[in-house]
Amino acid sequence: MKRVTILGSTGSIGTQALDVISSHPDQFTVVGLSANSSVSQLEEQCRIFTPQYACMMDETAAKELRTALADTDIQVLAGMDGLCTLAALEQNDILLNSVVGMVGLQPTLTAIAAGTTIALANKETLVAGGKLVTDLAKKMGVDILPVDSEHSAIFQCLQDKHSARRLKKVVLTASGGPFFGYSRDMLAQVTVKDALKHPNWDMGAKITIDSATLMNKGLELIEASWLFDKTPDEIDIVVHRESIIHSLVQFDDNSMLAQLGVPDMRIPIQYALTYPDRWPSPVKELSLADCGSLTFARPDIETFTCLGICIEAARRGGLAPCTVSGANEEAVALFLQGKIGFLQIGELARAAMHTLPQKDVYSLEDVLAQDQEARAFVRAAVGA
Ligand SMILES: NC(=O)C1=CN([C@@H]2O[C@H](COP(=O)(O)OP(=O)(O)OC[C@H]3O[C@@H](n4cnc5c(N)ncnc54)[C@H](OP(=O)(O)O)[C@@H]3O)[C@@H](O)[C@H]2O)C=CC1
Ligand SMILES: CC(=O)[C@@H](O)[C@H](O)COP(=O)(O)O
Ligand SMILES: [Mn+2]
Repeated sequence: MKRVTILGSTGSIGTQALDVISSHPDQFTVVGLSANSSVSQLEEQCRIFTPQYACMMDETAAKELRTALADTDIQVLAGMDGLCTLAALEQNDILLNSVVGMVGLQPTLTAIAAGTTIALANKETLVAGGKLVTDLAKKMGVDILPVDSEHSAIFQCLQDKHSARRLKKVVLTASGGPFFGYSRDMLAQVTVKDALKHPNWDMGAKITIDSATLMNKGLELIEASWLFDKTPDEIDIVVHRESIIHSLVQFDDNSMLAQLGVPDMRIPIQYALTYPDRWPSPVKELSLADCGSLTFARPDIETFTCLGICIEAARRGGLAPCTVSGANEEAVALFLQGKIGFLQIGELARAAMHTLPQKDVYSLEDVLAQDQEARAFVRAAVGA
């Protein structure tokens, strides 16, 4: 029986993880669940999965959940302290971190410090604080199991340890998002509703906007650089509209391996939860004959500037990726509120990286402070 805590259980990844767990009721038990403010959804999950602990990030929501679950033994915690308590529980065999945004960093570090294996969906954690996370994981001998589909694909391609020593490059596939082929003039006109229509994946709002700007692929390049110890020049991006090949690796002899499957996050989620084993899956089989053809193209980095911004941030290192990620989080929130246009997201992220002072070597406090600076920079730039 594997004991799992899920941070962000009410989101896209969290609910799919609970679906995976429901498919294997005899093999998993849920220790803790968390959400930001979705009280009734978390209450429902608690009644089905009966964890020992629940946590609401929002304090008022935590009070409401405590009242709602008063007839149960479930202990309801609140805020960042509550998230970190869940992350540090000694009952956890594995922590799935599927909260969205920089808020995931402290729970990730807390779980690693407690020696707990992490299934990591929260990519902002590695973008903002990659060195802190990977250094601590090495020191503690803790596995970080990637959940992001591209990184899970690469991880799956590296299971032959002899070949893994000869990894030359990783190749991230990108769907190209809903605006593939658009010009800058066309991008200037797109609406929030247009940007929320991902061609292949059903995901939370923030990552869906990131996919539309190609910021997601840039964040994934930085995430991959930490997970697989590669420089930005050793990471290629190829547009693959069908999202069937989830990513590839290239070895020293130029042989390449790829991982394929239907675009359904329950495959990488389950692989992280069952690693190194592979269990039967509720996900349907991939039929290559039904796919017909698979296509590949170079990303248009001139039009989709966010990808280039992340490559520059990765090359600069230090706090530059944290600055870009924090500025992007704030800009995406403003875009979703209708306060800025689509193209301003990249402009603000670039301006934050070029304007704010950076540090090459950083502590957790530096990362948290830089993230706040980047957000404040964006708000001030647009008068929000
Ligand atoms: N969705 C996907 O297919 C993929 C997602 N990822 C990554 O996984 C992470 C989660 O994405 P996704 O599931 O789409 O996101 P969602 O927005 O669907 O879900 C986010 C979850 O985090 C909770 N949450 C939101 N804000 C906070 C906060 N401030 N503090 C604590 N908890 C919070 C939400 O609670 P509430 O419901 O109360 O708001 C919800 O449970 C992201 O980092 C994303 O980039 C990576 C690959 C694929
Ligand atoms: C499912 C997943 O991992 C997402 O990060 C997905 O990759 C988004 O697709 P694109 O960023 O390639 O559009
Ligand atoms: Mn991805």
